Amino acid sequence: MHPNALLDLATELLRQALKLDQPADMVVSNFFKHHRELGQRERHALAETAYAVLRQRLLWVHLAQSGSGALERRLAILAWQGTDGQLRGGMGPHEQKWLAEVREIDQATLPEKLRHNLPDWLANPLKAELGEDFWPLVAAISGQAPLDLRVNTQKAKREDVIAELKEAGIEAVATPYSPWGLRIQGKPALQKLPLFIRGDVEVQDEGSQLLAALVAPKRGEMVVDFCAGAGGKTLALGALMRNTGRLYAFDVSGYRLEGLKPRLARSGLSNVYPAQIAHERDDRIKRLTGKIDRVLVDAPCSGLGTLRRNPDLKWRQSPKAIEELTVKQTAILDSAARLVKPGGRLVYATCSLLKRENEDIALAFAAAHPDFEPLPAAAALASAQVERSEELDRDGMLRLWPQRHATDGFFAAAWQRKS
Ligand SMILES: C[S@@+](CC[C@H](N)C(=O)[O-])C[C@H]1O[C@@H](n2cnc3c(N)ncnc32)[C@H](O)[C@@H]1O
Repeated sequence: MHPNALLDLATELLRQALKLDQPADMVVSNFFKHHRELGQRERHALAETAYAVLRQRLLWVHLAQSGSGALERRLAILAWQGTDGQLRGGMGPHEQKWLAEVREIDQATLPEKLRHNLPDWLANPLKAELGEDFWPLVAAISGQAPLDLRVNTQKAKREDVIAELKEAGIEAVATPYSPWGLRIQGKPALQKLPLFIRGDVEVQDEGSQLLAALVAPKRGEMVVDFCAGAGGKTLALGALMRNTGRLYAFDVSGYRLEGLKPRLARSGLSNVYPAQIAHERDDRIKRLTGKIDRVLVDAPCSGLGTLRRNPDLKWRQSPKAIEELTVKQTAILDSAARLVKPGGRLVYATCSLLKRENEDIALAFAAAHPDFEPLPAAAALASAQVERSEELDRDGMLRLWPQRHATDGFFAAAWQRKS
């Protein structure tokens, strides 16, 4: 495709993505459905350009003010992620001159907001929470996430998967904390590899694997994944249970549970029982009251821990939406807790960076439920073969940060119900 046509398409994609009325990954995938003519490299250039604009939107919009023509075209030029040749070939002489001038600006001298590219309602609590670690977080979420895999221990061993990936020309290393994790730099296509089709691996961030480790279900137990979605954690839990016992995968979204089916088929697990529920107090749950060994509440949350993958969330979320989520999180945790049997384990988790959705919810739950005893995360993770688990624990709770642990941002608190 001619570079100018490619730049036009980038402009159009940005026009759609910057409406912020849909998740960016959905906008990008719909856009590509309408542009089947695009090759792999062109898709990569367009998608990464859109993500680069979303990551540093405040900076790019500020720098774009000096140019002329459609704003989205100027943004595409500034944040271009394809080759230099494509960019040079696509720009007119005025644009080339303008870009050279903008590149002379020392970004370190720009106001703070243009350097962190976060809305105030998000920057302020993160600064208060992190202090000096705020800027390393900004750096971490300005980049792309690596690709993490979880080895399905029902089917394969981590060393064998590393060797098979190597044969396919893909370098994978063991993740530092999760005993089943692999990390790959870049984004190689895995879907067609025999080891993926066989179900030996699943794509899953190391942080998400560690949540399953904190639940630590055993053979033959009754386990509930209360907010199972498309089952990322369900599959990890089912494998830890060695495909025995019963693992209920609940969710209010039938659409998301549908996404679990093909993954379940690949995984070889037969101990998983998916069920759509109407809400957290659905009658179908009540019959399990006091009967469950381990309950995971992977609560609906702002998702702000996944900003490396979903940079649009910082523009699409709002303080009001987060307040609404905290009400939901409290209600779901309350209902799910009723299922735990005496001596059983309850885990509350999110992929949010905000204390408001994390510690605040967990501490309020603990205060209202003296029959649930906090279970220190470091010790629980160490018993689940997690290395260096003390690095993951803050005040007895699991706290994962992109800048510290190279995972998405995750939180989890665990309790044991008194006998
Ligand atoms: C963080 S996502 C779950 C991700 C999933 N556990 C995974 O590992 O892939 C939260 C899920 O909670 C579900 N949800 C929202 N309200 C719920 C409720 N009242 N009861 C159960 N699930 C709910 C959402 O549909 C969503 O799939």
